[in-house]
Amino acid sequence: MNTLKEQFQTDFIIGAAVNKYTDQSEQELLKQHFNSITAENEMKFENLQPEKGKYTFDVADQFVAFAQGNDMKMRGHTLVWHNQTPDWFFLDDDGNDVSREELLARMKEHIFTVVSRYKGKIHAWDVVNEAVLDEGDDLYRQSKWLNIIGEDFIDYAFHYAHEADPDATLFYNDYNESDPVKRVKIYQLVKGLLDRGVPIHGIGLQAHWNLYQPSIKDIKQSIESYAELGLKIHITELDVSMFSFEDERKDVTSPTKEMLYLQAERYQQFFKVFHSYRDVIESVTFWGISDAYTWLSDFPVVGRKNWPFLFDESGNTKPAFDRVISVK
Ligand SMILES: Oc1ccccc1CN[C@@H]1C=C[C@@H](O)[C@H](O)[C@H]1O
Repeated sequence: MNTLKEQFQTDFIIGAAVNKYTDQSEQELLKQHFNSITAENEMKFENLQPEKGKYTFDVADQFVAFAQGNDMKMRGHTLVWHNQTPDWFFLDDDGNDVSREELLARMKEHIFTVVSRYKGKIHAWDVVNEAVLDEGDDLYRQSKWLNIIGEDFIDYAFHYAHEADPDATLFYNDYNESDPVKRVKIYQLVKGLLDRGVPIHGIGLQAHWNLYQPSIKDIKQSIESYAELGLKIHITELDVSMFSFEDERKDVTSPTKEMLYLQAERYQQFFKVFHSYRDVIESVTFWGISDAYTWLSDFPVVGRKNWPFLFDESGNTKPAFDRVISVK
């Protein structure tokens, strides 16, 4: 049987997110099927600099060493985001918002400290995550970054990351990336960055999809739209939830045969699309390894188990794996 990385070795890198729950058996799957990893949480701001000036790199270093020791690439996730960033970062000693200048200085110091540490070991960074507003006319999501620095916080983040590691490929990363309205906003944001000479090299499509949404048509149109900008495309956080986003049912305690069939159909369609756009898609990363652990078992419904991957809770292949492994 082919492995995932063998099946797609001439198409794109195949990655998976790892975290502190990734156990020995999942590490075996990782080595067998994947040639890239991303730290799901351990390289986020709150885990790297929980207190001002106090960096905690030990877990992130272990993941980097694992990638290095197993001939895997690594994606860095993520340098500037409105979530999982400690409150202290935006406040002065009196508990008031810091100035634009101070926040830019703190952003620069964090990015330089982190990116230069992993220079040559992390080939791609999600420099800014989820800055675009989903609904409404505004382009930017409200955040402390936006409110204190202004819209150019994104420009600065990319310039700092590029100065810290000129060889790293730098991405803007977002979810709902295939939604027709949000697609236009992401395109506008990235085009503006390019027009201002900002060193951005790629767009990350998180691809948190499900059995019903988004449509293949919308996925294709988004890939084509972003590709028009001449940038690399990474699928950065792929998972296929068994539930639509609005479905808050909690009565399903194991995947039904119909769910597994529909998921296999959807994964096969997705990888046929990825294969057909292999000239612009450089990397496809799942936001986990097997159904043993997924963030979706707590989002959007806390405590509601989900089964979004190609491998089941015991690490065995699912019908979706059998479909994906034969896509070419
Ligand atoms: O699908 C979404 C819907 C609403 C908000 C955020 C997201 C996705 N947001 C992602 C998910 C999990 C985190 O571990 C990632 O860092 C984040 O990029």
